[in-house]
Amino acid sequence: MSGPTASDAPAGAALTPPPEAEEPVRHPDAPAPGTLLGSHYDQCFGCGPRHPHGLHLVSRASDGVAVTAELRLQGDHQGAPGLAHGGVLASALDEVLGAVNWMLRAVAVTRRLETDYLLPVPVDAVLHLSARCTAVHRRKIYSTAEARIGSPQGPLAVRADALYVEVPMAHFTTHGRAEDVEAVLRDRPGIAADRAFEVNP
Ligand SMILES: CCCCCCCCCC(=O)SCCNC(=O)CCNC(=O)[C@H](O)C(C)(C)COP(=O)(O)OP(=O)(O)OC[C@H]1O[C@@H](n2cnc3c(N)ncnc32)[C@H](O)[C@@H]1OP(=O)(O)O
Repeated sequence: MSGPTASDAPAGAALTPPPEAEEPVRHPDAPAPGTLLGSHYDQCFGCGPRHPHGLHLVSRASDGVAVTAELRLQGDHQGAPGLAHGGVLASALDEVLGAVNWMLRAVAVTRRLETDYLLPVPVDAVLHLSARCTAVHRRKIYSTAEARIGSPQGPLAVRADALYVEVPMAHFTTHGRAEDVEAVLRDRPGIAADRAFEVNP
């Protein structure tokens, strides 16, 4: 798999949509605002209900090309004593940013994720996450997200900007560990191999 070199995609530019990028358009079949989105994979660290140590995030469709979710932080999420680990917070934001792609009905993976940590987050906090798509250019999906402490209007603790790239289902079946790919195909008999990972809201 070849991709752009560092000189092709300077750090700041990668998250700035080109002038010819378009406004995102909510897919006509996107789940109605308020609908809870199902997990795309039950072992996903971000949203999988069967992941023993995962974040168990449940994203909810918003108006437009956007979602929200809540993350109840726990002791297992510590970095510094009593404070959430930055990687855990980035994972949560990556999950809701990824869920936004389903409002476009696009299957896409994270190409770049940039996080700004503005406030320390205690591990007994509930983080209110929101993410929305800002632009689309061919296979590239540009999005932004926030995490606020305690309520959707609470103090802004973390924000993120991201670039996702749309991929074919073969991305997962080709690159995924064979035993996990086979397990998904076994668990969903009758679903064609290239559909077996589809998000199922
Ligand atoms: C079923 C649903 C599943 C949903 C899962 C969501 C899980 C949560 C989100 C994740 O955690 S995903 C996991 C973490 N991410 C990855 O593992 C992705 C690893 N990276 C890759 O596999 C490849 O780099 C990638 C597929 C993203 C791109 O490879 P390609 O070979 O397809 O890229 P290509 O070189 O064709 O570039 C595609 C487009 O992106 C552009 N591009 C790529 N990197 C860029 C960059 N850094 N800046 C700007 N543009 C960039 C590139 O110029 C091009 O634009 P155009 O289509 O307009 O020509």
